[in-house]
Parts: sequence; structure tokens; C-alpha cells
Amino acid sequence: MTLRELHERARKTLDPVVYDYVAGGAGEERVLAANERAFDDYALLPRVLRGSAVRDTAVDLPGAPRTAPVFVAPTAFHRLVHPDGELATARAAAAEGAVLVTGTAATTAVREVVAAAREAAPDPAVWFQLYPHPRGEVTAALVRRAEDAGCTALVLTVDSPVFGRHARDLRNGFTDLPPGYAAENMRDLPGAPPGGLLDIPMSPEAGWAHLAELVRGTALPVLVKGVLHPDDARQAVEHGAAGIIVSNHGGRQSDAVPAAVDCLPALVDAVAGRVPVLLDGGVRRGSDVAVALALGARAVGLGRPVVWGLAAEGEAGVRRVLATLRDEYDHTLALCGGRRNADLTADMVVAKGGAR
Ligand SMILES: Cc1cc2nc3c(=O)[nH]c(=O)nc-3n(C[C@H](O)[C@H](O)[C@H](O)COP(=O)(O)O)c2cc1C
Ligand SMILES: O=C(O)C(=O)c1ccccc1
Repeated sequence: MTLRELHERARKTLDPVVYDYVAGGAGEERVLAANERAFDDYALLPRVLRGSAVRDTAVDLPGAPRTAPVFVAPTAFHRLVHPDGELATARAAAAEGAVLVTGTAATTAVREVVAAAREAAPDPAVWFQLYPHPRGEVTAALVRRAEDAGCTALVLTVDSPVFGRHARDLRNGFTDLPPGYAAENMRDLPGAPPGGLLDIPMSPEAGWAHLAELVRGTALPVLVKGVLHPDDARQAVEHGAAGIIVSNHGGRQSDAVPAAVDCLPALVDAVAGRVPVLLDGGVRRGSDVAVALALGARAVGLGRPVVWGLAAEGEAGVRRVLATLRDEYDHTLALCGGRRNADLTADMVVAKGGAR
């Protein structure tokens, strides 16, 4: 079954309001469309007769040695689409040897998520995503929670000083989790009553000092997610980031930014090899993975496709998504005469020249 078919099955399975929440983007959904279309406009120029019988596609990421080049990007509220929720996603990612980024908006506590991953593989890599919080002690408590659970890296999302405006959700009246679901990591934090929940924070006052403080307050590597401007990538590295995730939040924040992959080369240049550069947004097939890696990404994240797999088939569906992408990428690498990811180079990516 292809990713497209899983998406179709998920669409038929899900409550239309939940489907819209996952599928939708900000504003007129121009960026949502552009992320995928940008990949359509790149072609790969293969190299031939380089001997590509034995291939190795593993990569080293912060807190994740020898992992798959495709990771699970943080997406909110997995229990809304499948009763097993994040536990299923965690088992699937671990079994497929892929990093799972769980986070602040998960409907399962991070301790349980990591425990589920450990049932499926001896040494899984689970990263914890958080937003800068206006109150430092809340961030500190979340970080301790992620560390105690066994997460191996933190991801600070910086593209959300305010919530995105999702037209579909506004139309559908979907503004919060329905009764019976909660962002479990927001429970019992400083400032909340016992057992009570804090709102997921957005912090328009956050600055680079927040990143520096986060880096100082943990032994875990900290990646910065949602960077598009090359100067911000430099700043992030200077403030201690262990990696950069090039992302426009899957077109769910600003509807006026470029497609993620179109930003990638300038950020790879700016970072100049000091830390790994990752990308998410619009990756739907193995050749998209190959294009991103050829343009200098160390790994790529999947947002919506993982949710579609989860909705359609639970743990097995997420495994299918990750295995399909890995298999397609491996096949593409072979067709490009590559044995290793590094055999894909920027000169092999050409613009098709289609007008967008
Ligand atoms: C339903 C949904 C929820 C998301 N929740 C978060 C989140 O809580 N934190 C975050 O940093 N990114 C979040 N994202 C953005 C993803 O991490 C990722 O950047 C994006 O989905 C990648 O694009 P793709 O869906 O085209 O693969 C979310 C995306 C979706 C679709
Ligand atoms: O929906 C999103 O894209 C997202 O990032 C988010 C943020 C806070 C709570 C739930 C989801």
C-alpha cells in the first residue's frame, strides 16, 4: 500500500473535523501546497557505474547514533486519531529504527511514550519537543520530565510565537481537545493545581536568551525547529544548538513563507557543517528524501503521513509508512548509483523549471 492509499483510508476513517485539523494549514494553505509542490519541481541526475550493490543509509543524529534518515516529526494529539495514540507511534518508530519526536502536545505522557518505544527496541531514540514558555520554571520542569523519561535530545520549536490561524479549524469550531483527552505532559507543572493542566504555551516574548538558558540547563543536545532565515541558523548555532530543523511547521504557521526544501541550501551554507541540518515539510516519497539529502539535509521528518498511517492501521500503519519511505529511498539511492547518503550531492539535483 502506498502512502497515498493510507492517506485515503485515513480520510475515510476519521471524523471530518479531526481530519481537517491534521490535513489543514494556515491561511489559504499556500505554504501547505508549496511544500509538496516544491519537491515536484526538483529532478535527480543519477550517476552511473559506481557500484551500488551494498547500500548503507543510516545516519548519526544528536542522541541517535546510526538511525534511519527519516524521522517522525512532532505532531499533536495522536489519541484523537487512534485509541493507541502515541504508544503505537512510539513502538512503530522504535521498531523501524527511526527517531520519534514526541512533545508538549502529545496525548500520552513522555514517560509512557519512551517505555513503549523500549518495548519495541533495546535502544530507541525519542526526542522531546517543547515551545519556549514565558515562565522558566515550567520549561525546566518539562525538561526534567523528558530527561527522567529517557529522551535523548530536546527540540525547541521557534516558529510559533503565536498560534497559527487554521481556516478549517476556525470554520469547524475546533479550538481545543474534546473532553476525555489531554496534553498529558502539561499536567502537574509549577503553577497548576494538583492533577491540573496548564495550557500549551506560546511565547511571543521569547528570545535567543531562552535557547541559551535551555542549553545551559540540560545535558541533552538541543535542536532548534522552525528556522528559515540563514542568519537565524547561524544565531542558533552560536547559542548552542546541536542541530537545526528547517521547517515551516507544515504550512501551519505563516502562510507567506517559502517551501521548506527551497530554504534548505541557504541554511546548509550558513551552518557550514558545524551541526547537522534536518528538514521537514512535504516529504512524501523516497525521491523527496534523496533530494533533501543531496541538498545537504542529514535527515528528513514526516508529519502528516505518520498520522495517516496511525489513523488507518495503528502501529502497523506507522511502520508501513516508515518502511515504505525507507525502501523507496534505498531504491532511489541505488538508481542514483549511490552506496551511502553522501554519494548524493547537490550537483545531482536539478530544477525541472516548472512554474509554481
Ligand atoms: C496535526 C499536526 C500537529 C502538529 N503539532 C506540532 C507540534 O506540536 N509541535 C511542532 O513543533 N510541530 C508540530 N507540527 C508540525 C510538524 O512537526 C512538521 O513540521 C510538519 O507536519 C511537517 O510537514 P508534513 O506534515 O508535510 O510532513 C504539527 C503538524 C501537524 C500536521
Ligand atoms: O497544530 C499544530 O501545528 C501545533 O503545533 C500545535 C500546537 C499546540 C497545541 C497543539 C498543536
